[in-house]
Amino acid sequence: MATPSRDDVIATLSRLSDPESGRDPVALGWVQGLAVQEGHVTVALEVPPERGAALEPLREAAEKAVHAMPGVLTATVVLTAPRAQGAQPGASGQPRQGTAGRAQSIAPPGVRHIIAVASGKGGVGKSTTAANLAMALVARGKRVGVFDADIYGPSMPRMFGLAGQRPMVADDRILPLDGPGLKVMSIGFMMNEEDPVVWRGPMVMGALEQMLRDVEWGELDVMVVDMPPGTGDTQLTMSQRVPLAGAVIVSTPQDIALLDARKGLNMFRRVDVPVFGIVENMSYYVCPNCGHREEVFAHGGAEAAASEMGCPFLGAIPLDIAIRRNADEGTPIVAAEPDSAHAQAYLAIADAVLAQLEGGSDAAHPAAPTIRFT
Ligand SMILES: Nc1ncnc2c1ncn2[C@@H]1O[C@H](COP(=O)(O)OP(=O)(O)OP(=O)(O)O)[C@@H](O)[C@H]1O
Repeated sequence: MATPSRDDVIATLSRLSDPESGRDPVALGWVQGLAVQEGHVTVALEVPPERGAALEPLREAAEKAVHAMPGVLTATVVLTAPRAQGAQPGASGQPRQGTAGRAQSIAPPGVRHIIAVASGKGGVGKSTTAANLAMALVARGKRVGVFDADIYGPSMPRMFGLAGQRPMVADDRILPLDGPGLKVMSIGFMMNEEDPVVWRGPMVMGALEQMLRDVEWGELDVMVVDMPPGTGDTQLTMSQRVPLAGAVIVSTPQDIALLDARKGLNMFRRVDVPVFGIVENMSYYVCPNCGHREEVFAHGGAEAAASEMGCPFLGAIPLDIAIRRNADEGTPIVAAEPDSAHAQAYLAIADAVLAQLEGGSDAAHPAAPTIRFT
């Protein structure tokens, strides 16, 4: 069945009405984000902040109406509001819990701990680290899910050999795909690699929220979230709305990347998410022929920066073609070469993360934040 067009969705939304004014949400200019991807529809309605809770029935009606359209597999409608001038979402002193109506849905039931793998800038190996950390947690006997939230460059389908696959939908629930011993869900499963989506802020959270809310994750000990790179609004909002137990920050040793890592660390601190530590990726190069170790960049910077910023240093991962090759071939090195020194390095990082997850019970089980208008 053909996927509906954006105009079809707009037409459906225009048949609804705001109970206060009697006008439809399209005429009111509330439709600020709309994505239609192979039957998966995400709509962001930007509404007056003070009416957030009162408009929950309209949100539900919109979701139901869109879902009932022929060709629609899943429908997610979220309410957002323009940020009040000067508002600092999640800045210290403000609670992570908020006021608007449906935040409980953002914490997938059955998932014990959610950890973010983040980086201040792109291309530092965040996704490679996330995939290997997830596999290391599997090796430690944990039930693990990987949630690829890197909407700008989702790479988990490729890293777990699942590129080109689509999730099944059963009873209105999206089933994550089975990777090697873990579950994988990625925005990349919903779009074509050659067909990049230009995301607007509200659409991002809508799509990510759908993956948290409508995916049948089942029981997980740990969900590893591959965050979008950077420290902009998307990352901030996400760190605020997803009940993260903590974050791992990936950096390369170069000064510039470390500066970015500091920004990442500060972002999580702003929203009261504990930082489990920094991983220095592409830290040094070992010649595969002679074993000579070469410090490609000024190695050690991340460790020094971590101690200066008062957060743990989780370990150094070398620049090695085997890490890249295994990731490209769809089996992270922890699974492909479990006895290698590199796999051991990722396992040590996983152990350090587990120690913090299981040690800090309060930090590891933060109250699920309620969605707040930002
Ligand atoms: N330690 C490593 N040794 C060799 N290659 C690596 C290593 N870490 C990552 N790579 C390679 O570097 C490239 C970028 O890695 P990756 O996609 O994990 O980075 P990222 O920070 O998630 O990037 P993006 O910002 O694009 O999402 C990939 O080709 C990956 O295979």
